[in-house]
Amino acid sequence: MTAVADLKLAVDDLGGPEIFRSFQGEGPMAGRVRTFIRLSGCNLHCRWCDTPYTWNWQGTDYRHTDGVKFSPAKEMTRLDLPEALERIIAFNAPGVVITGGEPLMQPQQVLALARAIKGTRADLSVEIETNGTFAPHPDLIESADLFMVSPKLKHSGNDPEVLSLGIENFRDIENAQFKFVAKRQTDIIRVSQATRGIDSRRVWIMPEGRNARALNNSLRKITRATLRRGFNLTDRQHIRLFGDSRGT
Ligand SMILES: Nc1nc2[nH]cc(C(=O)O)c2c(=O)[nH]1
Ligand code: SF4
Ligand SMILES: [Mg+2]
Repeated sequence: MTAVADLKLAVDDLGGPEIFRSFQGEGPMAGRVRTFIRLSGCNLHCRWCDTPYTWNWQGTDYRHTDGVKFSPAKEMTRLDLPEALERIIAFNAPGVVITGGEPLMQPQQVLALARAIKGTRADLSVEIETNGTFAPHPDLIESADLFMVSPKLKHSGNDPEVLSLGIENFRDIENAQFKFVAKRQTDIIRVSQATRGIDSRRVWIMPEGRNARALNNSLRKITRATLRRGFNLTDRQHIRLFGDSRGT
């Protein structure tokens, strides 16, 4: 058997790998206690991303509202699978959220991790946050309980095709739901066009914002249109509870 490569993780405020226990702040599992593991690296470059320290490296010309560049040597760390698993299990939450960055940039590592979690504690829910641009391996679809897919609209600053790519890669996967970051009414119209044929019960609208004021401002603009179209609405609870900080 070939050994699985180390996981590349983001770094928390104390300089350690960003694995933490919090309430799921977004989507269908909001309010539930989860252990989060944040992987480093992303293939997209959203202007309003709340984790630019996973991808906005020095020497790149990606544009982000913060205007801050990060050093991969400082912001990326490695853990082997047994060590990552041990830390995750020790937090003793009923579920695990694998997030990033874009976790599916490390497909073998994520598959091995999901299998290891289920092999150790079959009762734990394994949930994966992804931008949808990488189709998941069939074995990962088996191992994961939920894919929370967040295809990006134009205001993210990415190529427009990442929206349909994210939807098409996960449309036929039963345990996938979609979460769209929205900041204005027209975003909801765009989502309803792009998700045609998908049950609206699988679609979540989430306000853009990295503080309560920005969230409220987005919510004011999107709530009624979301209700009219029959989509679910989710807040970003952790931002209100803890602010925009690492390890929360
Ligand atoms: N509490 C909490 N909930 C979250 N849901 C998705 C998150 C993410 O960063 O992907 C996240 C996060 O960073 N914190
Ligand atoms: S896809 Fe997610 S992690 Fe990547 S830049 Fe966009 S918001 Fe950030
Ligand atoms: Mg986050």
